[in-house]
Amino acid sequence: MSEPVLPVRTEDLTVVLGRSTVLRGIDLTVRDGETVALLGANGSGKSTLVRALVGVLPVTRGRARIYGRDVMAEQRTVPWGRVGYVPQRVTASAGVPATALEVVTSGLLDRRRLRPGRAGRARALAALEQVGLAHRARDSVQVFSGGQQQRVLIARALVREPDLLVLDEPLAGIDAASKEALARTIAELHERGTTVLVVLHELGELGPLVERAVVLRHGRVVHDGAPPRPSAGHDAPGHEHEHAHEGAVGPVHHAPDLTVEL
Ligand SMILES: Nc1ncnc2c1ncn2[C@@H]1O[C@H](COP(=O)(O)OP(=O)(O)OP(=O)(O)O)[C@@H](O)[C@H]1O
Repeated sequence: MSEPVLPVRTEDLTVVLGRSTVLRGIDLTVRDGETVALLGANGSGKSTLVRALVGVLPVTRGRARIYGRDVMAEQRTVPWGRVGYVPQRVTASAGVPATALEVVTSGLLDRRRLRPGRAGRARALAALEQVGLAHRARDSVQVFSGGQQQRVLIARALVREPDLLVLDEPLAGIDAASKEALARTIAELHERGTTVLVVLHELGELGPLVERAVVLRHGRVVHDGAPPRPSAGHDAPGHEHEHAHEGAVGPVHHAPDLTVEL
């Protein structure tokens, strides 16, 4: 029987940058329709992992495959027709005067066609609707907040209707309204069956949507399974203040608390 073609599969993925080994033998599988968070402290290798996956960084050893295609540096083999990627810390405007609709429509440009046409505009508007910004389509992105710019870039990644969406720290430094809008977008994508791999510092607003968390430390996977319990949950109403060291017996009802280990 042939192996299923998975959205993401890495085997022994090792990335050396300069003199440091940043990723050390990562085995990661993301299945169709999953929403997976990649967690870990600063410098643990999260961005390096997704950048290697989308062919921005070279793989030193091992393999990285997206939908069965071996990914190589310079993005040559990434199946971009099926993948949407939003990198970390970029703004939609970059000093260029463009409307939200123009930025999103640019996601449809490819080498063969210079103008996306009327159907492209409709798709761009639909993508802006998905991130809750259709009403701002004709506004210049230069006047948008950081969170709104992030949502425009996510719409730009969504306009091709990707099967796999890879987001690197989409919540970092954005306003509360944009965080909530982003959580709604991801919930809708999940319902449609889109696979989502999202790099996060902490689960935050996306906590309820994440089915699986992969935690990196010093370039290795140290947890792959149920999302770590947010430490704030400790104070939440209904939290059972029972701990093994207090003599409580019976099964542990929550995922292991990994927050201190990130
Ligand atoms: N081009 C490079 N050359 C050398 N080292 C690098 C390079 N890029 C990243 N690193 C190092 O690799 C390690 C992992 O970086 P990476 O950005 O993947 O971490 P991260 O988990 O995404 O952290 P953050 O949450 O801060 O973005 C860091 O120690 C970083 O300094």
